[in-house]
Amino acid sequence: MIAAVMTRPREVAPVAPEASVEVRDLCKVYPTGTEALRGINLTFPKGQFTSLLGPSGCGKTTLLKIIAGLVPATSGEVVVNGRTVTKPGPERAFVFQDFALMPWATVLRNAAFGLELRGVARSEREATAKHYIDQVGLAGFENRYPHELSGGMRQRVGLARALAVKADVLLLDEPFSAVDEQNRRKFQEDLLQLRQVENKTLIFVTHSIEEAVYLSDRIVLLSPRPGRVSDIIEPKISRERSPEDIRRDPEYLDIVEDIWRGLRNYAD
Ligand SMILES: Nc1ncnc2c1ncn2[C@@H]1O[C@H](COP(=O)(O)OP(=O)(O)OP(=O)(O)O)[C@@H](O)[C@H]1O
Repeated sequence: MIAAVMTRPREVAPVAPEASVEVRDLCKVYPTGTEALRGINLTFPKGQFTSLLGPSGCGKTTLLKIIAGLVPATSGEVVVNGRTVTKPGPERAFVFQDFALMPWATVLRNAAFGLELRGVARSEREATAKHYIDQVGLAGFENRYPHELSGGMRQRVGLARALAVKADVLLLDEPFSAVDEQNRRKFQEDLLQLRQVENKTLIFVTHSIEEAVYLSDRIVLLSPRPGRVSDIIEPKISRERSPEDIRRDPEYLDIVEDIWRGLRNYAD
């Protein structure tokens, strides 16, 4: 059974006890004068998978980078586990579109890199990295280099690196954009499984409506630039069926169609 719940964006985001990330009255104007985001109020509950969806250039990546502490907000604030974000922190890990792997380093070193930056001793960081390399299905590839891997495998190294730092919040910027459809689907299943096992808060930027509906507890729809929250959709998907059955479910397809119609208005 799938049921979409459409809720209006809240004017002011209250501090919910289970909230992992709070975005309050966030605005971003780049020094070039481009107004990317205006008045964003959002709550990302702990352990939930939220997708950010919206027309090209509406500020999705900007919002993700502000939450990561990689880009400063012009006004407003981001609060993670009760603390205001001013810079990157250990409770947040960012998975870049191109996975940001070091070409001269092995899979093991790449996966352990976040821990290396934090000064974790070599044996400990390699043991942790190895655990997550296994978890993302790359056991046996520890000593390979990125150029010896497929796009899908490189993506897994990027994810293993993010998991190895044991951040509560994973920020994923279109992690599927550089891989083929087959790998994309496999990785989607892995992400859903990881979410169950690791209970992470995931914030996910995508261009794919189908992907957002398939993966998310909540979908935040942003308006065209300057990005504002235009809707929050909760596709309640029961996962006790095969991925194929879910994707064929008329209710799933209706949610996809509704979102598509909403976004198409913006394109027109
Ligand atoms: N460093 C920057 N300096 C100036 N303008 C920027 C910068 N980064 C992004 N922008 C602009 O801010 C707006 C929002 O960009 P952003 O990349 O956040 O959007 P997006 O929704 O992720 O886009 P897309 O869906 O195309 O990836 C765009 O107009 C973009 O050109």
